[in-house]
Amino acid sequence: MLKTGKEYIESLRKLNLNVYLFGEKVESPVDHPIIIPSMNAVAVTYDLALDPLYEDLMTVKSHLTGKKINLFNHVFQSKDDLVKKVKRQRMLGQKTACCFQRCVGQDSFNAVYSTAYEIDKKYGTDYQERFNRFLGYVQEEDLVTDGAMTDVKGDRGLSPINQVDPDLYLRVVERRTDGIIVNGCKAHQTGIVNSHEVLCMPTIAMKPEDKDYAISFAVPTDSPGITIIYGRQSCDTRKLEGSEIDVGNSQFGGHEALIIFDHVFVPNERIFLNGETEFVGMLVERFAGHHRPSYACKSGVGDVLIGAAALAAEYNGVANASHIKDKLIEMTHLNETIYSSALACSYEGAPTPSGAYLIDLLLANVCKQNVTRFPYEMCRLAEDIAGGLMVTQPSEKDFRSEAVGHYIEKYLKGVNSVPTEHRMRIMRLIENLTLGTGAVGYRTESMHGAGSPQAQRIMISRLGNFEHKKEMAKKIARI
Ligand SMILES: Cc1cc2nc3c(=O)[nH]c(=O)nc-3n(C[C@H](O)[C@H](O)[C@H](O)COP(=O)(O)OP(=O)(O)OC[C@H]3O[C@@H](n4cnc5c(N)ncnc54)[C@H](O)[C@@H]3O)c2cc1C
Repeated sequence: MLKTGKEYIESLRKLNLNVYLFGEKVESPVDHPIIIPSMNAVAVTYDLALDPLYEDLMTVKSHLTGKKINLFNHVFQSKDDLVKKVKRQRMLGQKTACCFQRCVGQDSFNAVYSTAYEIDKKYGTDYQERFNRFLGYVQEEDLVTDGAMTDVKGDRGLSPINQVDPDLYLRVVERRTDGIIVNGCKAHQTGIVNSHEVLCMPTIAMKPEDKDYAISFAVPTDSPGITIIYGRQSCDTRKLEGSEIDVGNSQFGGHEALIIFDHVFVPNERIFLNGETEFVGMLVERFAGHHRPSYACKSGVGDVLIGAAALAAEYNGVANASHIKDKLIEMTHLNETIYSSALACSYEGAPTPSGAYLIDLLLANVCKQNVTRFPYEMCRLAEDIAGGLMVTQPSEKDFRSEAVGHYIEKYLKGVNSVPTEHRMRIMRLIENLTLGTGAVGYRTESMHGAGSPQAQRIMISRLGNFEHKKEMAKKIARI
């Protein structure tokens, strides 16, 4: 059953999450002003699934049950599904101008589903059947699942078993007949406080001796032993000040957090990989492959940034200057290049042995490599166009004050036909996306989310097929 955004929020209220923020336990995360905008962004993914205008982009028929489900909870069955995901990502980026937090879960579903099939084929295990039961439940209840891959990793130069503290990669600490007990911590977890379930996966390829670290499972986010420590974002406490203008994007935002597993019990039916180290590389590669074009969302956010920069130019009275027009063209070129590569890897997708579709890995890595660069250049151009006011303008409280508000109204006016307040709002939106809470999603997530730039370069080097290209050159040169 598809839920409304309101029903989704009510379902979160029923969770018994153990969340900490500013050193204190958050008794009701759904009512916390710093958390609310991120929850609103997820709620949009529910409401639009029920909106006739968007249902085609937001919903699909489950291949497990034949019922209509949210596309976020789907395992891709065709190239069309992959393409639809990219279009959905852009549309949601445009509507929220932030990270709406659900694609990591979807990309995890797809990686675990197709890998479980291949482990079962080799070892006669029943991981895919277990996973299908879990996914069927998520689809039926219309739940949000956090995709948890990134371990805290300690010393990056050491493998999991060689770390001084063995818990720096999530691991099995006890094996029981009915399940396992796990310890560890996943970092940077997008939307974890807005999620009902967490689906864990290993973060790097593993050797046979790393058996206890080769584990994938799903548990409810309020399972005993789980602690969530909410991540700070640049300018986050502005949300506590009660100002709409100063936060830049008052309705929506993203969040990330640390999730700590302290002797968490995982029942057998929720385990989807358990010690089969040779399949970890496949799982990680497929997750990263699916997740990299998910950054098509940044082209949606980029649309909002381009719009804001164009408005800033208009409000400043420079919209007709040729260098401004050229900068907006450049921003559009960069933005559409991100979108094109996300679409391209989806159109070039192919079925895995499980029947689920996987994007073209080379093009997906090219897409994410673009994402690690282009939003930065787009921010630079937007800041150029906006002018210095985006970082120096007084607060909304000053603007509303009797003593000095009239000075701000008078002196921060740009073109006469545009109210000063509109100009101030656009400046704050640009600040939000380039330096404020929005920059977490638009900039640093673009850099590191789905793997840092070098991870894509390694894949591009593996998949670039240089030998084949040399052969082509030799043929033309008649060597
Ligand atoms: C906003 C945001 C949201 C995210 N959301 C999620 C999420 O929902 N789920 C999830 O699982 N993850 C998430 N991530 C995590 C993301 O996948 C990681 O940030 C990324 O994989 C990089 O890991 P790291 O942050 O630990 O950086 P590091 O691994 O510390 O990387 C820092 C630098 O060191 C280099 N480096 C690292 N190890 C080595 C090595 N062995 N040899 C040489 N160079 C090395 C890297 O290339 C990089 O340049 C998110 C990240 C961000 C920033």
